[in-house]
Amino acid sequence: MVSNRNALVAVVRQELAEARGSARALLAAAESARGEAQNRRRLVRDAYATCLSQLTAAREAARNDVQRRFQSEATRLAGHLRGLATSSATGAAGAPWRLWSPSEPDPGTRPGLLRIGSITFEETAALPALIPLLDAVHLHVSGPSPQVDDLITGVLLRALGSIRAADVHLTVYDPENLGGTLAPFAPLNPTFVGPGGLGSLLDDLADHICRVNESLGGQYPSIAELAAARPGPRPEPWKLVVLLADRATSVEMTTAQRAQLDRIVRTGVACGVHLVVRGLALEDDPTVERIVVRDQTATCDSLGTLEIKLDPPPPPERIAAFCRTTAERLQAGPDPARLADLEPAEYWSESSIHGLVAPIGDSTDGSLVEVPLGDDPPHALIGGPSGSGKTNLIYTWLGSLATRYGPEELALYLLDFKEGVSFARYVPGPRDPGWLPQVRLAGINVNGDREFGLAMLRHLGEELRLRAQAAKRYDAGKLAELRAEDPGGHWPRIVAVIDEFQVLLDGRDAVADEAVTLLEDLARRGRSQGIHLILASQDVAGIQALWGRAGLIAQFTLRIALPKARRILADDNLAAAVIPRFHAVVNTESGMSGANRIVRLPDAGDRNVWRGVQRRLWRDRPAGCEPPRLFDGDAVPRLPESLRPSGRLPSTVDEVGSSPGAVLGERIDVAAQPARLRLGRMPGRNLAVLGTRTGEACDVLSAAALSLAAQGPAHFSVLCLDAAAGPAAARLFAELPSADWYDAGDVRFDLGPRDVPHYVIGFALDAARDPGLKKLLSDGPEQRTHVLGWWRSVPRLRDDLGGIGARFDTIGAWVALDVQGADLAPLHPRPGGPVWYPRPRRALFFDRSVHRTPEIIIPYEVNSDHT
Ligand SMILES: Nc1ncnc2c1ncn2[C@@H]1O[C@H](COP(=O)(O)OP(=O)(O)OP(=O)(O)O)[C@@H](O)[C@H]1O
Repeated sequence: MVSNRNALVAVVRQELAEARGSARALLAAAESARGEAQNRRRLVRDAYATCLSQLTAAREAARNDVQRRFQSEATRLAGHLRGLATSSATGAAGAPWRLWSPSEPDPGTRPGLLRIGSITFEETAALPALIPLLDAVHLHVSGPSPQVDDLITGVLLRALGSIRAADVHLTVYDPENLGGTLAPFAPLNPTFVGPGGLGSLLDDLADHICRVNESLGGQYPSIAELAAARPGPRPEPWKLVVLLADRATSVEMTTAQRAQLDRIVRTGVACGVHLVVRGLALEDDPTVERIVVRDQTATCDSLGTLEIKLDPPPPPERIAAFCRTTAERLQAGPDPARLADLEPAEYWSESSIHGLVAPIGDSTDGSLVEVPLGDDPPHALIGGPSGSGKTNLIYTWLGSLATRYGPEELALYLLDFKEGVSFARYVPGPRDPGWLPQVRLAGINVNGDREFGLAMLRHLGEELRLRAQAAKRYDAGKLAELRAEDPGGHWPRIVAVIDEFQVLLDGRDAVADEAVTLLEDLARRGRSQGIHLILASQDVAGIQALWGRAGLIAQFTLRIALPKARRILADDNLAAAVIPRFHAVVNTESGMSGANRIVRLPDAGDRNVWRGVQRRLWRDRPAGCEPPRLFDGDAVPRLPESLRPSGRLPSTVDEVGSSPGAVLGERIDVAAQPARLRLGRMPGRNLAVLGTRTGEACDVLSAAALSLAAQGPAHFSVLCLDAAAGPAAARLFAELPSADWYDAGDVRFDLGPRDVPHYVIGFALDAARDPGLKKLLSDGPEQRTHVLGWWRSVPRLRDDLGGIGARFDTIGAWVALDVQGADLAPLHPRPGGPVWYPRPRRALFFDRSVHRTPEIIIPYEVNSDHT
C-alpha cells in the first residue's frame, strides 16, 4: 500500500517534473519569441524614424527650393515692373520730391502715368504706385480731407510738371476754402470758381466738350481708341478741373447739374477735359479711376486690392518755385519750336524741282516759318556778330532741308572758314561711320586755306557749266525745265554754304579776285541752274569786295539777320537791332523794311540729337551714295600706297614713260589730287626744295622719289649731307628698289649715263659745295638724269649755280617751304616774288613749264614718325 502510494507519488512527481520542464521550455520559447518581437519592433521604429527624418529633410529642401524660385521670380517680376513703371512715369511724373523738377515731354508722346506712392509685394523692394490721368481718366478721391488734398496736390504737380505749361489749363472749384486748398498753384493763374459757380462751370465745360468733339469729327473716341490714336498735336489744351466739393455742394446740386456732370464724366476724357473730384459722387464709367484714401495708405481701381503707401505731399517751396518759373515762361509766350518740331511727317518726300522750302523756326504765335530757295529768292546772306547763332541757324536750316529732300533732290557743299569743325558732324568720324547723304563736300578748319574755298567755287563753276550745256541741249531755260526734259538725269539742287565767307574775300590778292569773280558768276547764273549760295558772315559790312560789286550783292535777295547784324537788311530797316537773343529776321526782299518775318530759332547744337536723325537718313541712303569729300585743314594727308613702289613693283619690262611725274604733295582742290612734276628729257627738269623745315623737305623729296619708283624702272642716287635728314634718307634708300647711297664722305656728281631714268635725290645739297653739281643740273636732264634736291635757302642755291648774278635756268621747278615770297623773287617769273606767307605743312610749288603762278600744296606725310 505504502509502496503503491510511493510509486504513485513518484509517478506524480515525475509527471509534475515533466510538466514543469515542458512549462519551462514553453516559457523560454515564449521569452525568446517576445525578445525577437521586441527587436523587430525596435528595428521598425528606427527605420520609421530614419524615414521620417529623411522625408522631413526632403520636404525642407523642396520647400526652400520653391521659396527660392518664388523669391527670384518675384524679384525679377518686380524688376520688370519697376522698369515698366520707370518708363511709364518718367521725369516729373515719377521722380521723388527730393529730386523733383519739371520735365519736358518728348515730342509726339502721350502723357504717361503719375506716381502717388509705393506698393510692397511679397517682400520685394517697393514698387512705385502709378495712376493714369491725362488722356485716360477722371480721378475720384475719397477719404479724410487733409490726406485727400495732399494727394490731389501731388498729382497736380506731377501732371503739370510733365507737360508744357501752355498745353493745360487748370480750374479749381473750392467753395469751402475759396481756392485756399490749392493756393500754391495761384501763380499759374488758374480759374478759381467760388460758391455758387458750379452750375455755370459745368455748362461751360459741357459746351467746350461739344465744340472739341465737333472739331474731332463728332465721334467721341473710346479710351482704347484714344490710346491707339497716332500722337499728334492737341487741337486744344487739356482742361484739368479740380472739384473740391463741400457738403453744401452735393446737397444743393440740381438734377440738371447732376446730368451735366454725368455727361462730362462720359465724354470729357475724349475731348481733353479731366475732372479731379473729392466730395461729390461720380457715376460709374470706365473713365473714372477711384482712389480710396485711409490715413497714409490707399487703394485704387487700377491697382486692385494692392495697398498703396502714399507719398508725402510735395514740399510747398517746390510747388512755389515750379509755379513761379512756369508763370514766367507762360508770360514769355509759347516755347520756341524744337529741332524735332521742324521735321516733316515723312522723310525725303519733297521734290526740289521748283525750289527748296524748309522751316527754320517758328513765329511767336507758334506757327512755323518757312524759308524758300529757288528761282526767287535764289541765294541767301546770313549775318550776325560772333555768338549770335549763325552756326546754329545753319544747322537748323540744313537739318530741315536734309529731312525733306533726299540726295536725288539736294546736294550740299559746306565750307567753314572759322577755326572750328562745325560741319564735321555731317561726315564720317571715329565715333560714327555714317554721314549726311546729301553732303558732297565739307571743309573744316579751312581758315588758313582760302585756296580750298576757291577750289570749291571752281568746282561749282564747272558744275554750272555742265548744267548750262545740258540745258542748252534740251532747250531748257531753268532747272525745272531741264528736269522735266531729262527725267533720267541727276539734277539735284545744289546748296553751297560758306560760313565766315569774308575770310575768302578778304585781302586784295589773286585768291580774293578770282573768288569774287566766281561768286558773281555763280550768283548770277546759278539761279536758273539750281545752284544756290548761302553766305554767312559776322561782318558783312566789312567786306569791301562785296559792296563794290552791286551786281553780286543784288542776287542775294534772301537776307537773314541775327540780333545786332549790320548791313544785312536795308539801311532803314532796324529790325535786327531790336530782336531778342536766338531770334532772326527773315526777309526775302533784299532786306526791305515791311518784308520782315521774325523767327524764333530752335537750339540745334546738340550733337547727339542730330546724330540720331542723321543715322536714320544715312540708313536710307540710296545704293552707291559715296561719302562726302572732307577737307580738313588741320589734317596731314599720307602719301597714298598706290604712289609707293610697294604699290606697284617696277619691272624691267615696263616701259618708262617719256616724262614720269614726281608727286610732291596734295593739291588743295576738290578731288584731293597729287601735285605732279613731269620730268621729261628737257633742259631744266630738276627740282629744288627750299627752306629750313627738315621734316617737310624730307617728305617732299621722299614722296617724289617713291612715286617715281612706282612708275617704272629707274635708278636712284640718294645723297645725304645733313645728319638731321639721315633717318628719312635711309628709310627712302631702303624702300627704293634700285639705289646707291652717298654721304658727306663720298660726294659724287660725275654720274655716268644709264639705260633707265636716273634721279639724284639730294638731302641738304647745299652742303656739297661741289662744282660737279652745277654741271649735273645743266647737262643731266637731257640724259634722263634729274636732280631733286633740298637747299636750305635761296642764296645757297644761288651759290651752287655760280654765285651772284647766276641764272636759275637749270631749276625748272621748285617747292618753297618757310621761304618768304620776296626771297623767291629770283625764281619767280614776275618781279617781287610771289605773295606767300609761309605756314606749317604748306608749300608753294612752281613748275615753270605749267604754272603761271605758283600753287599751294600740302606735303604728304611719308613716314608717320617723320624719320
Ligand atoms: N536758338 C538757340 N537756342 C539756344 N541756344 C542757341 C541758339 N542759337 C545759338 N545758341 C547757342 O549760342 C552759342 C553761339 O551760337 P553759334 O555758335 O551758333 O553762334 P555763331 O554766330 O556761329 O558764333 P561764332 O561765329 O562765334 O561761332 C552756342 O553755344 C549755341 O549753342
